[in-house]
Amino acid sequence: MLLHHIHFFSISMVFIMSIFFPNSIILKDKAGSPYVTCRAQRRLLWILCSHSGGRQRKLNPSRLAGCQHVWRLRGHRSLVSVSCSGAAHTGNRQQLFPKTTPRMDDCAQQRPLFTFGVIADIQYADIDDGLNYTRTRRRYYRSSLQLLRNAQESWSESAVKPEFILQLGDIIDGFNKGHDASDRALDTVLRQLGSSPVEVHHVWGNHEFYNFSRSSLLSSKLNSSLLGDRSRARAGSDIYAYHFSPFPGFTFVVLDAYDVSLLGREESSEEYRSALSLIKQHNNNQDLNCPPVLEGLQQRFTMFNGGFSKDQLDWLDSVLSSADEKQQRVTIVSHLPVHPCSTTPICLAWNYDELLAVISSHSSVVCVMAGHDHDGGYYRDKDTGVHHLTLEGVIETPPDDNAFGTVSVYEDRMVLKGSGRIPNREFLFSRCHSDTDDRAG
Ligand SMILES: Nc1ccn([C@@H]2O[C@H](COP(=O)(O)OP(=O)(O)OC[C@H](O)CO)[C@@H](O)[C@H]2O)c(=O)n1
Repeated sequence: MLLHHIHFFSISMVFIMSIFFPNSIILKDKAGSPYVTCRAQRRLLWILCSHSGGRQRKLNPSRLAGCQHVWRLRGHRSLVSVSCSGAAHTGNRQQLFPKTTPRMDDCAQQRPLFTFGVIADIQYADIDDGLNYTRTRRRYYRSSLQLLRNAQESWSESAVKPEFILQLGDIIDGFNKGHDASDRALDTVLRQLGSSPVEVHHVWGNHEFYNFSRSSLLSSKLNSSLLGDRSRARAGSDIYAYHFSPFPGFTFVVLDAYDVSLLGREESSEEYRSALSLIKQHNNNQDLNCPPVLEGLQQRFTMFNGGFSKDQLDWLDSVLSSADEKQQRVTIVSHLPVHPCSTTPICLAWNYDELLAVISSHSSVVCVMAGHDHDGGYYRDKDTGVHHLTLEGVIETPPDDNAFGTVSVYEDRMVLKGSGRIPNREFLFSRCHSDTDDRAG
């Protein structure tokens, strides 16, 4: 009750302020969500949220019946929700917020066709907490294992048990290598994952290559294309890309975002040489982990990123052509995000534009899921209707919080039930969509 009053008050303040600051009240963030621009407004809303116990965890949208619009305040973990209709400014453009529709509630009544779990950037290491490279975020190496346990407990208790788990890459941290603990750390996490009977599909991230060579990964338990007795078409002999169908009419494609990369390629190989030549066209720094520029999409040309080879893109094209013909719904999974509006540019795949071009030439793709950007992100492509989700990373999630999701799949949508700092989202499958769908996503 108190929360509702505080929401009402905070929302009223936003609208009152919109009268005084008509051109600056709300802009879209990288995830396409509106955020408050004026410092005074941010401050006020931050205070309101903080005083209402406004951590995202406590204001989880699923607990706020009827809330359709959830606003993330940039730089804060707080959320402000809007459960009424009204007008707000997005830059110079006025947008009318539609009336709330209880679609997620509708879905809660239906039984999904199937469900699956998602988790990203566990980056487990048996070492004390540390900081990210730029020293702006804390990393909880040891407790990431407990957060994985929390996810598994939740998945095992859910009414409809997940058909499979998507592990979106960076399962253990690169620090393990320096401690000669790569195998031990991987065993620890895989043992934990193996404690529940559900199949896990592993994506490979940069930290996989800090710990292991490409050839050893291909013959390891992290090669989930070898799992089960279903046939899983692979992209090529040393490209880790495959597809599987957990339910009739639905296909999942796991992509290899480090197929073109300095990581995981032998320095003597042709693949290494061509990746080096590509990155050097964009990055003049001695240290290629250091982005070439401070702003803009060119920042993606760092050594901790990579891209998709022509072979892999051609393979994807043929998988998607077949899915189009069968009118299937395809979800693509990659460690690196591929839409600039779903992530900070420093985490984008090198040739994200080429992948987007392939996606846009097929009607079957409904969603792309990625990790790598630990802050997460979301954007629905205006042209294709494809949902681009970047999942918040476990490694930068405090031990008393959570970062995993459970996705329920229906005929016409997927519903992500986020836990902890992962917001709930709804991914409608319609190709043509209105602003309503975009914002509700
Ligand atoms: N400016 C930088 C950034 C990173 N490095 C080195 O690159 C390696 C990977 O960094 P890390 O932050 O561990 O990579 P994650 O995959 O966990 O996260 C990606 C971030 O979200 C991108 O911002 C590591 O060896 C760093 O030391 C660097 O040298 N210079």
